Amino acid sequence: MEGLVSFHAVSSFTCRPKFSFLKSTQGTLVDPRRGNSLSLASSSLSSSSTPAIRSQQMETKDGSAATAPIRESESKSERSALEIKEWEVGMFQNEVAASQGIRIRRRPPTGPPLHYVGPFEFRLQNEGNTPRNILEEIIWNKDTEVSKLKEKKPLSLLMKAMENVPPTRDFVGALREANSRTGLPGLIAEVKKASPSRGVLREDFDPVEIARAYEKGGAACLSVLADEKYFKGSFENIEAIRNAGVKCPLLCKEFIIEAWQIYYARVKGADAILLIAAVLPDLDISYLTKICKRLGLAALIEVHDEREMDRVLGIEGVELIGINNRNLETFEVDTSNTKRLLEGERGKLIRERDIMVVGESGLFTPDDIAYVQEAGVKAVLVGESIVKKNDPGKGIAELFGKDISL
Ligand SMILES: O=C(O)c1ccccc1NCC(=O)[C@H](O)[C@H](O)COP(=O)(O)O
Repeated sequence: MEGLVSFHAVSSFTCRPKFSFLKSTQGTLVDPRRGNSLSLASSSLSSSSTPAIRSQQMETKDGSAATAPIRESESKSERSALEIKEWEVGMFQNEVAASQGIRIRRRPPTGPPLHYVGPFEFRLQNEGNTPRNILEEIIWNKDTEVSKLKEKKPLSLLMKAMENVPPTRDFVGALREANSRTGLPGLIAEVKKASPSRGVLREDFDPVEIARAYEKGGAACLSVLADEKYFKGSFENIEAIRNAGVKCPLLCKEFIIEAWQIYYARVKGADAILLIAAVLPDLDISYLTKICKRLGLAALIEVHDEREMDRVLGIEGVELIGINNRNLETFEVDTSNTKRLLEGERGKLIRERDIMVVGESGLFTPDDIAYVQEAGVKAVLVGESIVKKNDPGKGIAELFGKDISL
């Protein structure tokens, strides 16, 4: 079977790639126009510290795993030729993403190809290897981080570990239940120590204590930051909250770029994951959503503007959409974003399909909650305004203007 390499490298060039090729599972290159039925969960050149025979975990469209050995004896020139090919594949995939209005570029964990002059090797510092905004920087960092993590915990290990994890809890069901019980949007309360836009929000950060306070205060679900570098979160926080017996279903708040991360989130105890439309092409959203369904996880698909909303409404199987009031490239927050995206035909379609919409970011007061509820959301995702409170549970009552725990 033939397949797409699943990472999306980025281009520093503006021209079309000379080779519009994709790698097959055998490592040969195939013409993408012939259609593909398989996606690889890892790139073939992922780390500088490779073991003698590197076992590559690849994942088929049906979620099963395959393994292909990579020779360590690749010479430097073979290696750089492959890196260049990988770069070119990435350029092609970035063009596909750009055609869908995606501004966030991707690049392989190996970075742009090296240039050689005599005995010297160097990378050119240019527009193509400098992130244009914080979201792009996070994604580039994530590509490197995931490729290293995958080597430590290959998919086959995660699949084995999944045999012993408890079943997932119904994330969307919990939001619907809270909404009909209180008449207010169901709350996804965020366990977040820091963020790029706001810095450290809480020095005395105990994720389990905060999670318990949120649950006691009436949260329907929790969102737990997993990213370490930019949000001071971790997958271990998800695990600790789950193991502490917190009943609220858990959203793994991570920058998901490939299927391996979804398996990892499931093993760590998540019940839902986030997919950001500003980062993922339609085909990836569709594929990753299917993986979630297979694993019993909910997928919260986040949009920020009309174009992303229209793309997501065109994807089959979408049940949960988050409208982020925060522009993740500029950090600007505007709650009227939620209202704008739910007006007219879009709102009508969403109601007809019974898609649950979550209003995200910048919600601080009962008036803010009333405003997004009026716009049509049935759930809200709130971080800063409650996590900063001495008692985050009481913070929930202040946010809603009443005790919603009863
Ligand atoms: O918040 C950031 O600085 C940020 C930067 C880059 C990517 C994502 C980012 N935030 C994620 C979120 O949007 C929020 O954590 C979430 O919606 C809660 O927002 P808030 O209630 O305003 O804390």
